[in-house]
Amino acid sequence: MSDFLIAPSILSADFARLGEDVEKVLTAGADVVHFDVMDNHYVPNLTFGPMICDALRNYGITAPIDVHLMIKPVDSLIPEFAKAGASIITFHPEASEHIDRSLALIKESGCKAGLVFNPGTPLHYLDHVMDKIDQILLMSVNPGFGGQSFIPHTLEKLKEARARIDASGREIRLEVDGGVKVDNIAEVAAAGADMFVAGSAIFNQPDYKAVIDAMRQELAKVK
Ligand SMILES: O=C(CO)[C@H](O)[C@H](O)COP(=O)(O)O
Ligand SMILES: [Fe+2]
Repeated sequence: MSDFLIAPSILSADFARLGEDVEKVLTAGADVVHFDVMDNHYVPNLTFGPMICDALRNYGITAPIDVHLMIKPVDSLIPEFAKAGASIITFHPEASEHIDRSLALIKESGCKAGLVFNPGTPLHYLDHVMDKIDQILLMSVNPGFGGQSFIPHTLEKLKEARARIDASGREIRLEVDGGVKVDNIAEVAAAGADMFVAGSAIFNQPDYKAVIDAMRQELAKVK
């Protein structure tokens, strides 16, 4: 599982034409749809819920949908997102009262499961659940908004997370989210990431394919 995945964050997409815009970015070469769920409680912003995920599926989007839950509490929306067509569901461990239970709920709902770490959240939440996760998502900005700058300390944390994955012997994706762009994606990959969320870097440009191709060219230098 060494291939690199590019996951545009629809936080920066055109909400008035969401289906079309998501289709456009997938046609431009994206692998996964990153779906940022914010509740104006766990993070100071409000986005969208399971109905929009369902609407994308009904529109005909078949690519994996990577649901990043920035909500508290976590559990009640997990079955709703699974029913709405989520492929992967990740949550912030400090937002769940019972991490193991939330992970089990995601798996029972038929989705892949992962934990998300804010820049200041320690990786020790992984200690007893490495056998229950499919993905680790490291935030390289504080959560809540697109268009922020990549926090450089994330590179060290990515190396630590990659060492934990290698030691586990399991196939676990290492995703990075926040401030990823053509200029830094190679450095981020070299630190151990294999899945890259990019919102503003892609959706704020007129030619999505040009950005995604440029990202893949940078990634090819790392392999
Ligand atoms: O989870 C998020 C914010 O909380 C977004 O996925 C992230 O910020 C992506 O946007 P950008 O690439 O513009 O930084
Ligand atoms: Fe995100």
